[in-house]
Amino acid sequence: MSGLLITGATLSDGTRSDLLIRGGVFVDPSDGSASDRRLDAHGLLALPGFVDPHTHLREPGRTDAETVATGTRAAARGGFTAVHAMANLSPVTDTGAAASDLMAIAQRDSSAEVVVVGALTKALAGEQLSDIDGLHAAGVTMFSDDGRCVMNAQLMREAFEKIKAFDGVLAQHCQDHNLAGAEASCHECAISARLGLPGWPSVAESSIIARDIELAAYTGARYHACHISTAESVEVIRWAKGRGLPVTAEVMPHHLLLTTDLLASLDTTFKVNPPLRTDEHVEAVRAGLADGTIDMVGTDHAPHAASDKAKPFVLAPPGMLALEQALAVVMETMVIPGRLTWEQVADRMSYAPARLTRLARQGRPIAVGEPANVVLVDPDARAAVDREATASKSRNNPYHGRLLPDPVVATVWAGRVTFER
Ligand SMILES: NC(=O)N[C@@H](CC(=O)O)C(=O)O
Ligand SMILES: [Zn+2]
Ligand SMILES: [Zn+2]
Repeated sequence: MSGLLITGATLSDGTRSDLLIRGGVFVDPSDGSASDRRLDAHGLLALPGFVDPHTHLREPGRTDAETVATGTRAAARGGFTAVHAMANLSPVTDTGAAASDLMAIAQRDSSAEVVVVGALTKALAGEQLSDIDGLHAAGVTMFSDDGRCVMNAQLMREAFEKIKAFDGVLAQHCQDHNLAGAEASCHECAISARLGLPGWPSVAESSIIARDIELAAYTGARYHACHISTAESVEVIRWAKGRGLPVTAEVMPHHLLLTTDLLASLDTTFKVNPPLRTDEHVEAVRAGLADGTIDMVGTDHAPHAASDKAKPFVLAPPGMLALEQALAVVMETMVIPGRLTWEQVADRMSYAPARLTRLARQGRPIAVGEPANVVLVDPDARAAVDREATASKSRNNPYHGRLLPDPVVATVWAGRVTFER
């Protein structure tokens, strides 16, 4: 059987190694033969394939904005070998049948493993629990109404109790809908006041996380705080971890780099939920990611059609592309300033998110016998981001024109090259 021989790669611990892949796993590199395909990785780092805990693929429902095929190709271009597909699709992934349909699409047409996330409530309406048992029977272990917060604490309690029985995890879009109204468009601060945009106050996020932590403590079930973006949220998560609770959190690249002042142009590309915040919040989430209070990086890759983003600011849908520049932003904000080592990048972008849903074939070290998921990284390349150079169907890229690292050279998922520059 011919395989793939990656020569001269440097691993995250700094050691140099050839990697031989056969049948989707790493095998002893000294067994290479002339028929193996060769990939020269001298000067490149080899990291375990990234796992995105939070992706919006838009299929079924809005295949004009993204599909499983295009979204996972964007994932591969970003070094990801698995994505968790959020349930805010049309139809919503709130039944076992809907989950199975999405899994079948991914089986046909995917450049990365697609882990299906089930809705927590029917139609994301926040009123009745979804068919959690049916979803679980279809293989779903993570539940979220992402896009909307589950405001009803009693429903949350029932959901926690149900998912605890099978070691599931409940992922919350943490945002009090009463504190942050339907038209919220900007972090509540001097800039939102000046622009006349309805605000998303930071307390709308941290207060929900605090409530949910109490419910997780009371029920003993696993809780994951999606896209945390404020200093107060980091403090609340730190407090939960100090209590030894089964609580995890993620931060998105845009909350590590971008700030509210970008909204002065009223360019809807920069409208996202939760919103871009101010410098002190950015510093707090960077510090939280560095010290492990925030367990992982997610992307919240949220493609939107140009016609939707062309609406007036308050009416335009929130969300930005994120998969392809995720590592670039983590490097710019965390690795280059010396706040994360490459080993910690492997943890925050691969091991930790794979543990969230107990993935067997992701988030594993690069070693003989392990599944061959690997991303080859050039730590020195830089380039201006071009929103047209994308696998996504959408163009709402907030980094367009910005000079950033350009690290991903190749991605291998289960032994198959899914991206090569
Ligand atoms: N993040 C966003 O601004 N938008 C997401 C929904 C979400 O993650 O809450 C989307 O689906 O477009
Ligand atoms: Zn969300
Ligand atoms: Zn989301």
